[in-house]
Amino acid sequence: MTITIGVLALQGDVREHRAALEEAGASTVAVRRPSELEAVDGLVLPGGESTTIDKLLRIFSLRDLLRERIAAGLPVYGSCAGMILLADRVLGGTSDQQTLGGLDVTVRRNAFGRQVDSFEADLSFDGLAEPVHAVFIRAPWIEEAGEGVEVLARIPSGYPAPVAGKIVAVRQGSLVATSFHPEITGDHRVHELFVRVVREAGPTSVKE
Ligand SMILES: NC(=O)CC[C@H](N)C(=O)O
Repeated sequence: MTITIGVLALQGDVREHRAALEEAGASTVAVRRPSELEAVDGLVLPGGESTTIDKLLRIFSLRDLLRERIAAGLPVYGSCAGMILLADRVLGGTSDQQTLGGLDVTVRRNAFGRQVDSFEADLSFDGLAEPVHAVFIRAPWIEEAGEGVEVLARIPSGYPAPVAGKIVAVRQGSLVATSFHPEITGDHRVHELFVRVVREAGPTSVKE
């Protein structure tokens, strides 16, 4: 079954995500136009600045269509700013910041604070045999997750409070989100997980 996964290409490290998805066996396409969004079976929302991506989604007339497609079951993987965009609730956002929503979580933007603003950690990740080396860049964490949300990874217990134990990777149906950036480490297991999610969902493109 041929599936095509789009990478939202308004801001962020689009090339790295496409490379990781292709290594994981998917065909990929950059998404900037509504017609491109209609033609994908899954979508990656890369990191960047969630406030900027929110504005660009409206300028590029992608926001309403993307919300509709998420509500209709489009598989989406959001990394960092992408996680913020998928969240139903945001703490620490700007007053006019909107999200796409779909993921029943409350995220806190720029949650780790100045001391550990950007850092790396080895995380055990549900379903993966070996830990994931996670790179966090002004990352959000998940402060609260609804009942239908599967927690895939947390900050290990060795970190000081309140960082220890914070949720940094989740799945809810066809939505996957991580606080960190697996696309830059050369470890494609998170992208492989998302490719499996897209394959399980089957072709969902609006157009033939
Ligand atoms: N690396 C990232 O994607 C950073 C996210 C950014 N701090 C935001 O709030 O949108």
